[in-house]
Amino acid sequence: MSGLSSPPLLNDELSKRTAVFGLHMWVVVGICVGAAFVLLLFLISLWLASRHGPPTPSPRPIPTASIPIVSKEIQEIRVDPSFRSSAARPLGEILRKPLPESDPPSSASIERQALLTPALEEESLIEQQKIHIEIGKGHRIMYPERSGGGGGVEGRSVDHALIRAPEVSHLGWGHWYTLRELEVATNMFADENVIGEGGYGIVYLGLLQDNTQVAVKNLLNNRGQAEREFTVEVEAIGRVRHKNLVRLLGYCVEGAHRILVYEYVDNGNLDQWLHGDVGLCSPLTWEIRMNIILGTAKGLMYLHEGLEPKVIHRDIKSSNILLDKYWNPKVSDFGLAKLLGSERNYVTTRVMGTFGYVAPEYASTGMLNERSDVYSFGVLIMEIISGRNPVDYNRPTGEVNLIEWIKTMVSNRNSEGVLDPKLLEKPSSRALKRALLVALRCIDPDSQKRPKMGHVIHMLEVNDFPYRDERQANQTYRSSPLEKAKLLEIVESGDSSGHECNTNVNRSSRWRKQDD
Ligand SMILES: Nc1ncnc2c1ncn2[C@@H]1O[C@H](COP(=O)(O)OP(=O)(O)OP(=O)(O)O)[C@@H](O)[C@H]1O
Repeated sequence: MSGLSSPPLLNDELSKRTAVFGLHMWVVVGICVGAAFVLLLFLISLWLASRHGPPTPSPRPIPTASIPIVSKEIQEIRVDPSFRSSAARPLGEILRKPLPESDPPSSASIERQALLTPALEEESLIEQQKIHIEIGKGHRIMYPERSGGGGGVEGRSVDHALIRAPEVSHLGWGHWYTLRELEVATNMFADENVIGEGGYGIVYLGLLQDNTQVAVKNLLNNRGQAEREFTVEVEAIGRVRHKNLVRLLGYCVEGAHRILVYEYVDNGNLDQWLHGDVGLCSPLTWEIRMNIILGTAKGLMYLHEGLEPKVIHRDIKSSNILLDKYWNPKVSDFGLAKLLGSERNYVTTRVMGTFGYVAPEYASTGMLNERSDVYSFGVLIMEIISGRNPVDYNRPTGEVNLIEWIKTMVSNRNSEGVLDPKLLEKPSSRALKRALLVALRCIDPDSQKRPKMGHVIHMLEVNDFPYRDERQANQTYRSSPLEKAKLLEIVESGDSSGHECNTNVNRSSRWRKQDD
């Protein structure tokens, strides 16, 4: 036993009294060990708490909105015209949109991939000219219901101390956001923050540190996209400023992440308001609709005629027209096709567009210029006037194709019959015919005969003065034979005055290259 007991010297030391309240040494040592143990326990509990995240930040408000939800099916149609691969063509001649092939696949992309699987099995098919036509989108628009203090998103683990202030990018434009900043802004890209999903990626509502709301688009097609190239392209697009174009505020390039940050436009998109459940009566009056058409035209004119090199949107459609709370239109997604088309490693000859909006020459040859945008814009006008989708298989045979139906209605002298039944107040016959005329001119099968956007604006703005002096109005607007024929078609269909398409307004004085 004595072998196990403490040596006498140590015993002596421990039983000595110390200067601390005359306590024995062993008592003091005991207290120290106990205190160290308690401290250790405290540190462990702190560490555990930090692993579960700092106190939950207050929930981020997501605006509740009665924006109608539109849900459509995705359908992919491939055609195979004997056309040479666009890979050999210069960038910009064809603006390509690669397949969403990289991670993470969205529901839309999974669906699309499934439809494409047989094609992907054959490598040679990649050399074929394909047309990817989508019938609408399986939009996932989630506006959470208001709950208690405003509803919103559950807080996630965020650490504001770690966030750097946004860097001004090296080319002097916009912000170069860090991934961390955007994670914080979107609550770690939470499902609750998703405001939409398109062919390019998922869009999240974000709240920046300075309380600015932004739309954060997490791009799907990141594969092979060189950082420098991406940056240069984004910066080029980011310089574009116009009140009718959604502003790109900045971007994030980190690892495989390619993220775009846009101004947030708070009133949904035109597709939702035209085709969503708005009840029997649409809030979009005729005046609002005309303002949307005019604003969209101005945004497009700026892209086509106010920039060098010009930008072709390539996917004008109602879901790409965002609306603010005053119903001002803002065209979104411009330049994205070019941006993503710059991915040279990815050989694709895929011509993208949305079914019903694609100009015939673009669909058949893949050749793209601004006149294809004009065609899509013409279809958009028809959609806005009628409240109908460009292609709607739920309608009777003669009405499936919006363009054909409108042409038939006009030639049957029933222009009024094309009006959206949800319009409470009908426009004047003159105003309706003017809008229809512009639309019909824009969808001319001969792309060369389509008006430029500047001319479209001119024709639309004449509408502002429908009751101008009769003498002035009688001075016939000079038109091509085709235009005259169309004009006749429309004018003959009811209004006896026949002045709808006359104007002597000095075009050049009414043209504005850009608004902002
Ligand atoms: N800047 C923004 N502000 C508010 N909402 C936006 C913004 N950008 C996009 N959205 C919403 O997110 C949805 C998806 O946008 P996105 O541009 O990715 O897809 P899309 O235009 O519907 O389809 P695609 O890009 O394939 O043509 C849009 O319909 C729109 O409602």
